[in-house]
Amino acid sequence: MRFDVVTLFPAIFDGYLTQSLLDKAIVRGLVEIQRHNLRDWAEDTPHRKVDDRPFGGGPGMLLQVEPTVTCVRDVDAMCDVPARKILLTPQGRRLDQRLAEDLATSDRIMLMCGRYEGFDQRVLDILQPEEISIGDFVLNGGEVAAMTIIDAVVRLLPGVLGDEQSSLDDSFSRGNRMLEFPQYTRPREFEGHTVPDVLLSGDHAAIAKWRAEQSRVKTIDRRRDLLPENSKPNHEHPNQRS
Ligand SMILES: COc1ccc(Cn2ccc3ccc(-c4cc(N)[nH]n4)cc32)cc1
Repeated sequence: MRFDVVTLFPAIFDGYLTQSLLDKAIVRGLVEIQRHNLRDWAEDTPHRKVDDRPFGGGPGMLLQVEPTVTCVRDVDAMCDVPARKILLTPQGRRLDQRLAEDLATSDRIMLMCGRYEGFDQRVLDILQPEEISIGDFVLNGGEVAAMTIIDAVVRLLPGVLGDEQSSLDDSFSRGNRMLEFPQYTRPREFEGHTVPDVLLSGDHAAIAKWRAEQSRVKTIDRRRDLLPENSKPNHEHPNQRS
C-alpha cells in the first residue's frame, strides 16, 4: 500500500516514520509513505503563500483552492494507481475499526492534511474527498489525524504484524466488539500485586474461560454500547463511499 500525505509540515512525520513497526513495514516493502509539501505548489511568491483570509470575514485563514487542487492532481498523477482521497477534518465520518479495515483494502490512499481553519470549500466540491474525523475533539491540523489513520491501517496489512501479534483478536477488530481482558507478565509479584492463579495454572480451558469473563465484565462496565444487543449501525457520512 502507498500513502501520499499532503501537508504544510512534512517534518512532523519524521520521527513517526522511523518507529519500528512502520519502519520495518517500509523496509520490507509492505507500505510506502510519500510526503508532499503543499507550499511547493504555492504561486511563485517570496513567501510561498497558500492561505488567505475568508470571504465574508471571520477568524483565521483558509487554505486556498488553487494550490491545493493543483497539488492533489499532481500527486495523484505521480503513480498509475489512482489514490483514494481522504481529507482530515473534525466534521468527517468518525474513524473506527470497521473503517480502518476498509481503508486497509485500498492500494493507495492520499491523506490531505489541512491547517488554520481548513480548506476552501471548493477543494471539497472539486475533489470530492472522503472526509474523516478521528474523534469529537479539535486538533490544530490534519497531521496527527493522518498518523492515526496510517497507524491503524498499516497494522492490518498482511505480513506487518507477525502471527503472534495478529490483529485478528484485537478489541474492535473484525467485528470483535469486546474489550481486552487484563494481561500480566513477569514478575509474578510486584509490591504485593500478584498474577491471577488461573494464568499460572497451565489449564488453557480455564484460562480461556477466565479471559472471556474478564472481557465481558470490563465491556459491560465501560462500553456497554459495544455489546451486540446494544450495537447501532455506524451511519456513514453523506460523502462517504459505501
Ligand atoms: C471548523 O472547525 C475547525 C476546523 C479546523 C480546525 C483545525 N484544523 C485544520 C485542519 C484540520 C484537520 C483536522 C482537524 C481535526 C480532525 C479531528 N478529528 N479533530 N480535528 C482539525 C483541523 C479546527 C476547527
